[in-house]
Amino acid sequence: MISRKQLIEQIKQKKSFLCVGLDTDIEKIPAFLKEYPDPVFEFNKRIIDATQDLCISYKPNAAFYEARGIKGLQSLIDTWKYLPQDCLNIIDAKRGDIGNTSDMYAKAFFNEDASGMSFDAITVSPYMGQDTVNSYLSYPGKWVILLALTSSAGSKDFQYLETNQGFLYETVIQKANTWAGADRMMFVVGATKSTEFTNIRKFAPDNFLLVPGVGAQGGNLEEVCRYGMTKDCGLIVNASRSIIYASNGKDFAEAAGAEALKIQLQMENELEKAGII
Ligand SMILES: O=C(O)c1cc(=O)[nH]c(=O)n1[C@@H]1O[C@H](COP(=O)(O)O)[C@@H](O)[C@H]1O
Repeated sequence: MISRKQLIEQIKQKKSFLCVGLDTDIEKIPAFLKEYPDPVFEFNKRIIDATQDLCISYKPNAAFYEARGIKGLQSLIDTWKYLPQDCLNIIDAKRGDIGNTSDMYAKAFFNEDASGMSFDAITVSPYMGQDTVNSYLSYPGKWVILLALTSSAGSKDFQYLETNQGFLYETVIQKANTWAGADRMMFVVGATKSTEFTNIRKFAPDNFLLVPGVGAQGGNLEEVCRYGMTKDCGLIVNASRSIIYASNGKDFAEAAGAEALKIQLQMENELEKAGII
């Protein structure tokens, strides 16, 4: 379990607010790993070893594991067990359903006795409302990371619809901030939407934002920091493909470490500029 205070301490200590996304596709990992009993776990293990001093969070994306059935679930459980406990470990599941179903999703990802996994945080869709988010909040100390303004091109389809209280994504943030404090609630905001961060901070001055979309999706880290950083940093920036697939050869873990280091150094510079470290 990682509290807000511990998260901020980690950021200052590691001079990083990087989240490494474990979107591990068995079709994309180096061929030599196929000799191992669980190639996906072996890949993740080496990526974690190479990056753990450079990041403060990991985010396995559930889809990549679920797509492989029972074997994938085992890789996810083994990966969770291997994740450094001082990192904020996020399951990117993007769940959302009525209460009794959400109770089961929460059990699947938060209750180690039931499922073999207990992540610190889960990504959740806000579409079905408060009663569908409460299941996750009922686990003391666990974080909900609610989709607000996503990096996808399709974010314009619903998230920018006008409501009485502004854009739908603004309403989502305002309302969800009445459900839990900034010590339990984060929002997803895509790095591709960097110019929106000033506006988002009006509604979410203290919340940490999970920011995917740098690297493969072309988001700009410097702009994200310029408009979105708070006195506590307030940002967890995710990169998946650009780090984990930096090389497809024997040196893949080394290459991932080098890519993570590049981002960490940029982050260190931003934290210094903001006077946080
Ligand atoms: O919730 C997310 O993590 C997420 C939200 C969003 O708006 N955009 C987005 O790309 N993501 C996730 O962030 C990761 C981005 O991966 P890369 O584009 O490879 O760095 C993927 O796991 C996506 O599912």
